[in-house]
Amino acid sequence: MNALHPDVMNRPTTSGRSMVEVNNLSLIFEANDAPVHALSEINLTIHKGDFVSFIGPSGCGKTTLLRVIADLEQATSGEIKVGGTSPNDARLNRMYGYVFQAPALFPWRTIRSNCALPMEISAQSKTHQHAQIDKYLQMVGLQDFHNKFPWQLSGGMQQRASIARALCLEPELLLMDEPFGALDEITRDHLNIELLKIWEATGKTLVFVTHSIPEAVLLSTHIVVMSPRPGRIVKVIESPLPRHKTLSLRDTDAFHALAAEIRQALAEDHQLD
Ligand SMILES: Nc1ncnc2c1ncn2[C@@H]1O[C@H](COP(=O)(O)OP(=O)(O)OP(=O)(O)O)[C@@H](O)[C@H]1O
Repeated sequence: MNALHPDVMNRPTTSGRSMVEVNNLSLIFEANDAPVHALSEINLTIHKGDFVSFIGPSGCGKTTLLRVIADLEQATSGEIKVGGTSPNDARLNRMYGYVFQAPALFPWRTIRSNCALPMEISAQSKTHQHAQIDKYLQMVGLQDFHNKFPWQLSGGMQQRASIARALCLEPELLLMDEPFGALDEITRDHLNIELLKIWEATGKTLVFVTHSIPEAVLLSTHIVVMSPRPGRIVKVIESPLPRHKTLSLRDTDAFHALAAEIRQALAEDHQLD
């Protein structure tokens, strides 16, 4: 039998298909000059195992919505459930992992030691920590770099390490805020495919913020198109593409058609064209 850590065993069971359920949610930031309607009347269901991307122009509330799911921001009104419970309980039960735009690794810790940190905080055994780190560094292809320091790795490798760190706690849900936004296109392509492999291998639910239409099309089962002032959802598009994807899919008519549908949804609302 698998020796599960008590933290994992005590998690509320996430029954049903829904991983994130948002109903009529609004969030207003009280700023000095005027309040900012960052999110307005958001309704969204994210099912277990889905790969959902938030896309939209700067300031439309993508990060804010991700942070509400993560319990890092509080809604002004409306309801949200994460894994059938409140975002606060989901956070306390370590139901999600969060990957930021910048890798946010401690420079004085090795890659292994950075990955260990969340497990040290939750007092997991050293044996368990090492097994998890080995498993996920292997999955992101960094097994030979575990004793390096972050500054000895490229930006893409650092981001892979931060993904491994997030996975070490075995979260059911992975929240990623433009994790590859700062990387060159070739590295981004490579990491997109790596992320798809991890998603397929682990069956986790992924919520991913991006500015890139091709990235959203390549990765997602569902694309949530958002619009600013106030931040709201314009359209949720279910991808007709297969769940198993390769880069060659980008040359297909189906890929271009989906990209055009997203572009149109963005343009209809903002007259970007
Ligand atoms: N802590 C805060 N206080 C006041 N306003 C905020 C705060 N955080 C975000 N905002 C505002 O809320 C709106 C949504 O911001 P958010 O960062 O969620 O947008 P975004 O779509 O993620 O943008 P980007 O693509 O540029 O990262 C913006 O107008 C932003 O200025």
